[in-house]
Amino acid sequence: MRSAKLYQYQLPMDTGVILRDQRLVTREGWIVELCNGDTVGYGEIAPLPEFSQETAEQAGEQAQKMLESWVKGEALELASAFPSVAFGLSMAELELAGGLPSEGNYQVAPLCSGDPDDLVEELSKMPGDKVAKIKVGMYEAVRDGMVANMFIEAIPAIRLRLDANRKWTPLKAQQFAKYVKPEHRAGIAFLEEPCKTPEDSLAFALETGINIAWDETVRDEGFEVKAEPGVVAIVIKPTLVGTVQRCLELVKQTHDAGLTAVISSSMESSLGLNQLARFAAWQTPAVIPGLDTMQLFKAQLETPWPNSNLPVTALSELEVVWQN
Ligand SMILES: O=C(O)CCC(=O)c1ccccc1C(=O)O
Ligand SMILES: [Mg+2]
Repeated sequence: MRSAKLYQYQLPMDTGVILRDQRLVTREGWIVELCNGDTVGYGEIAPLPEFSQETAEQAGEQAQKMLESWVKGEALELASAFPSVAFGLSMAELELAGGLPSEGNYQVAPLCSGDPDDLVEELSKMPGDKVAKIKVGMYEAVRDGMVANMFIEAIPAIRLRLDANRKWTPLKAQQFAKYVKPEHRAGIAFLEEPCKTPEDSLAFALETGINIAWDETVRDEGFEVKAEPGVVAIVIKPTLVGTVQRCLELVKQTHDAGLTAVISSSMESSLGLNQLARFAAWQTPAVIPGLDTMQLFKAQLETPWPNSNLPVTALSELEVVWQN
């Protein structure tokens, strides 16, 4: 016997969370609950403003229609669904089928959003691999170069992940590279999407010896994973990619090409983030996922994130907008 519920959530964000050009004050999304007899599976559907094409409202309407068919015993038509809807529903089906292992990888690559000195201190206390992520491309490229250099000099074992989100022209990218001493460039595990076009990013990697990773490019029309000089990693943001099956396929293609797959957050609530940590432990066990986004919220949802002190809203406190 199938039944399902659709919950709506709104969670307050920390002040100063900026997505591209927009301040994100409240994170909005949906939680689907699929039941079959005594078993239950959850999924989160949360289009990310400025990144997803669909709005939360459109995603919610589509999810409800699909749930209506699902409870009648029909299969979910995930191929034609919005990526966020396809991800949330396929994750709920996977959990319902017992296919998502319970153990998660809760190690994170700390995101440096404030004072670099705070991060240096945090990293010096971090056991194991010292991986950190810094957003670049927001201020002067020269400053970004100096910050990267400073981190590598302060913590020689560091594996820095930098993310320029396609902000730089080739000239700006060169200005950045100039400030990272050649002997320090290996301390950069990868730099995500340095330039506005993939071609310019590839040329940058070849000219500078700085390894790059694809993130936005993974969602470009016609993208295929392939080994290319200078490319070492593929960032997978399931909420933006689509079905769990497509994510599994991307992970496999990435590994077959000899590259690193990094499961990363699209600012899901703690419920969705926990599922991503479980997906990462299962599919990319040797890699620290890019999930350090709980700190951007002011509240959690249902499943607490390890070591977070933020208050937790239970699912039972949310409005059920549809059930059957
Ligand atoms: O990848 C990570 O480590 C954290 C997630 C992250 O950076 C991110 C989260 C939401 C939207 C865009 C981005 C981004 O990669 O710029
Ligand atoms: Mg990125």
